[in-house]
Amino acid sequence: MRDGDLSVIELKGIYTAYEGGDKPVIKDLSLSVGQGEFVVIGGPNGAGKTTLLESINGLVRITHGYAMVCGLDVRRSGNDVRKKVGYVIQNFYFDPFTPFTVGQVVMMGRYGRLGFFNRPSEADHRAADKAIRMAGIEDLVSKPIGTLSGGQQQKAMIAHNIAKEPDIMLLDEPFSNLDFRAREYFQGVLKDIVKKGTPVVMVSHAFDGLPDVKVRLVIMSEGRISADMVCNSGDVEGAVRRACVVG
Ligand SMILES: Nc1ncnc2c1ncn2[C@@H]1O[C@H](COP(=O)(O)OP(=O)(O)OP(=O)(O)O)[C@@H](O)[C@H]1O
Repeated sequence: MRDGDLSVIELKGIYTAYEGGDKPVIKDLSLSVGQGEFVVIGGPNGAGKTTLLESINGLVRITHGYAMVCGLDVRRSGNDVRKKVGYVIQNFYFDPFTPFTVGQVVMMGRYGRLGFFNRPSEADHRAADKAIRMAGIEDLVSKPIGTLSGGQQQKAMIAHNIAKEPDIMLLDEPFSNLDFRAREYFQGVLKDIVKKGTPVVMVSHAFDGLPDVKVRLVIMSEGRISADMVCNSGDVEGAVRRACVVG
């Protein structure tokens, strides 16, 4: 933990393994992230970037080490951690017959706070409506989620996670399906999230959609962190290239 900085993510010497996997994917990794940090995780394919997000979120087994997220021990309290963490995943697919509208999917972002069987309060409706406006999907609210395009579904999942009002936002290639205008628009949305103090940890190979904030760039290689630096958003692509060539 850095001086004067209350870490929201504190990983020390963690190893993680997938079920049935014979070797750890993440090896002896330590990382601490504080309020309001915007962290970009870069590195080659297969380096363990998605696995790191899943470790933070308690979705992959941490076999050794210390992992505290939002003040909770991830190894014991994965379900509670996931209620506090927003996670926009890399690959998702909604079947065309998925029986939920976009509005319902966004409201599901509130269920961690609300409980599955309670009716949404006015505050829940306000949070969902705000997320829908922030994601710019007002016109899609009553459409079945499975009938939308990939980019529209991605916007709906971003709204779902904004509605959650998470303590941390994890993003795995969140803009991969978005068009040029939508990427520009979401730069502003991300900046707002960071300015509010919510730490963002984003895995990406494309750096044209980064908000204009200080970026902490973490490079992964073979399950370990090989570089950790602070740079301007416009310098991230060059820094990743250099770090990956040197690494
Ligand atoms: N569900 C899984 N079961 C077993 N092994 C997995 C699983 N998911 C990923 N792996 C392995 O973990 C390693 C790291 O994968 P991961 O998806 O974390 O890499 P990444 O850095 O996000 O890659 P990319 O840039 O290609 O998305 C790879 O060797 C991969 O084969």
